[in-house]
Amino acid sequence: MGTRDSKKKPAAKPAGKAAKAVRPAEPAAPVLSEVRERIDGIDKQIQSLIAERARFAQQVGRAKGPLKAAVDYYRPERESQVLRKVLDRNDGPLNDEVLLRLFREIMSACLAQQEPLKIGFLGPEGTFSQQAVIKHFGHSARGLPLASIEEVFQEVEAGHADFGVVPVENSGQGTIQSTLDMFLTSNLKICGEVELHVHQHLMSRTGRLEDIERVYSHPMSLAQCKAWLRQNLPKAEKIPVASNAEAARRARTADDAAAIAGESAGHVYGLKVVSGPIEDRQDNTTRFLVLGRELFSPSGHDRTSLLVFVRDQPGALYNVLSPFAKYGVSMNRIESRPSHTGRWQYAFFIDVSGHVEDEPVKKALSELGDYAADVKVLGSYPVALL
Ligand SMILES: O=C(O)C(=O)C[C@]1(C(=O)O)C=C[C@@H](O)C=C1
Repeated sequence: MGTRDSKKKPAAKPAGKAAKAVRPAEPAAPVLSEVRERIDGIDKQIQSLIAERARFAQQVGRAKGPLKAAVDYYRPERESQVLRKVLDRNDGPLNDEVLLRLFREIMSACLAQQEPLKIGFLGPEGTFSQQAVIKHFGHSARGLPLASIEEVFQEVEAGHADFGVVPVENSGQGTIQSTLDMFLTSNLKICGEVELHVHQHLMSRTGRLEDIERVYSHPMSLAQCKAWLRQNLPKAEKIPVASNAEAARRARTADDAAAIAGESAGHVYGLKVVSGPIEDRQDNTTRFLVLGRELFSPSGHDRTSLLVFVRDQPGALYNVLSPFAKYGVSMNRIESRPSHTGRWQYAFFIDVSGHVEDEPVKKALSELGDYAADVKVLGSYPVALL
């Protein structure tokens, strides 16, 4: 018995030479029930392969020896290698971002078989930091919303969280100095980075632009939407708050208030979208760092973050930079900050390509030690994939 969709006849084949002039016939429409049968078969295979993978991941866990907690099983360098292979193999039709998300979730679930990872982030629920946590660790990790970036550092240091995720720079607004400055005193290590496309939405209880007299948001988000706000809400009061999710929480309390935040914060606090995305730059991206308590092995595509305290002498910066040039290590970023060790003393935050265990980086660092007052390796970690 055919269904409505299964009755379609295959198109007639063109015959002989005369057929060359004829436009090629459309391929016959597939028979729905047959295609669904194929999909059922494939789903069955995928399911048993995922189960098989999960069993092998358990074996990997056993091969690592009797470890105490999930954090001991986590291997960011291996995860990055697995995901790179997924991207290299991708011939479509699904795009890289989608495939990455799917495989990330599979790995996240495999790891959570031991015990879910606990990840501290700048809360409350619905912040971009939470989105970064999910992008990097998947939904099987347990997020711990915390009140401030300082608290994220503290909770990881104290071992209450396995890892922390903190924003460090935005493509349009630059560095988040308060995050960088935490490394001046903290001994935590950077063990990953996440890049997140940030889409801002104006949201309110009524969903009507004409009702809005106050707009709450994180100062960085207000800055990212400055031109839009000038054009569309020139008279509204702009009120900076600690996070976008906090803005959404406040906007929930009055009809004349609105928040600029990610859509997920709007969902958490039951707001309607007035307009979005409203960021002034379409490529608005925030980079987050993953904080942990130890360094991990090289993945093959790594970045190293350094904190270099310089001596106050002529050519100090030149001396700091030259070992990297000498050993062909490319520098991705350099930023100077007051070092908090004395008045007018500076420290340089430097990102270079490669891992501290890679020979060129190792050589450059040993030479740098001769010129710098102190060098702190903040971390070597896989470069963000997408
Ligand atoms: O290969 C490992 O070390 C594993 O534990 C397996 C696996 C995976 O699912 O592929 C899971 C968790 C780790 O963070 C890395 C990879």
